[in-house]
Amino acid sequence: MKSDSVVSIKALSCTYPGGVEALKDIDLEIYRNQFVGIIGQNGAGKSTLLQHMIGLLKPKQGEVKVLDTDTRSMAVSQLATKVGFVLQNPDLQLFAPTVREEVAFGPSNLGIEGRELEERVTSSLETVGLGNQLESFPLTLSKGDRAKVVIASVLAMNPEIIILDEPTCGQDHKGNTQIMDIATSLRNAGKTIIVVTHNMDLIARYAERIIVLKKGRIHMDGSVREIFSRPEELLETHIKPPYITRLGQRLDDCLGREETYLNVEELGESVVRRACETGTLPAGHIIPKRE
Ligand SMILES: Nc1ncnc2c1ncn2[C@@H]1O[C@H](COP(=O)(O)OP(=O)(O)OP(=O)(O)O)[C@@H](O)[C@H]1O
Repeated sequence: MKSDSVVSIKALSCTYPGGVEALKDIDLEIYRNQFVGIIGQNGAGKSTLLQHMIGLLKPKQGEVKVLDTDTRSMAVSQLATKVGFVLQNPDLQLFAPTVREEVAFGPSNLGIEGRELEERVTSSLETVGLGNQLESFPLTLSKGDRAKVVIASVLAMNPEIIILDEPTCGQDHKGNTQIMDIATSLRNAGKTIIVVTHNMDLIARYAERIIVLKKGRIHMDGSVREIFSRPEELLETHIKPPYITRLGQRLDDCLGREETYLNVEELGESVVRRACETGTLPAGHIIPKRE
């Protein structure tokens, strides 16, 4: 295991009772401080893979190591101090009468109490922007804020790796952006982030690496730009790159260059650059940065 690998998976296969082969011979390293997106169509094996990372499933064939330790030698509660998991539906993780108790539950179970417990609760809630909601009843908060409470509960365990399963499912645009911005700030603070999603626009904007699963195998693995620059291969899993990337690919001839654009700003810059080259705009024209 390389020293900066935080999740190391070797020859992992998983067959469910009944015979469904959900994972087949997976070899995968996830490195410290990466922001990784895992994508794939329904049934590709994403949840099964995540469940192996958090120890809910233990390998019967192959090996999963988290921070150098074999998951078979750790209880799920021990692993939760290393890998935090945020479910797609935050309501399935909320049960306490106040936000404070919700966030305190995990660390108190580890025996943390007193000032340290209070500090963990307040700093986790401040990180997600809910420092003023300590006494609220979690289920009365908006869906976006309920997801943030769950993220704070995970943060209070101080895990090095944070896994978000479809974090933007059912969220509006503002909720999506806030959750992904929180994930980015956690990554900037040194955490490793793993996100499973069907939302290609968000993955293009926030992740640095994409792992594509197809029928239980790793179909593609590379930087976001590299994966979205191979649309035919991606389409074999019935996934299309984000609309803006596809638009850019169709405009190659007009723009005089073959590039993979991940967001509107990149495509806009290329359009302006081309307009300057062809004299439509004065040389050196600058497009304003998005606020
Ligand atoms: N508990 C189970 N028992 C039997 N088969 C299962 C079980 N859980 C998942 N499967 C099957 O294993 C395969 C992989 O499922 P998995 O949930 O890991 O895929 P996924 O990529 O997460 O799908 P989705 O995007 O729909 O959540 C599917 O064929 C699924 O039906």
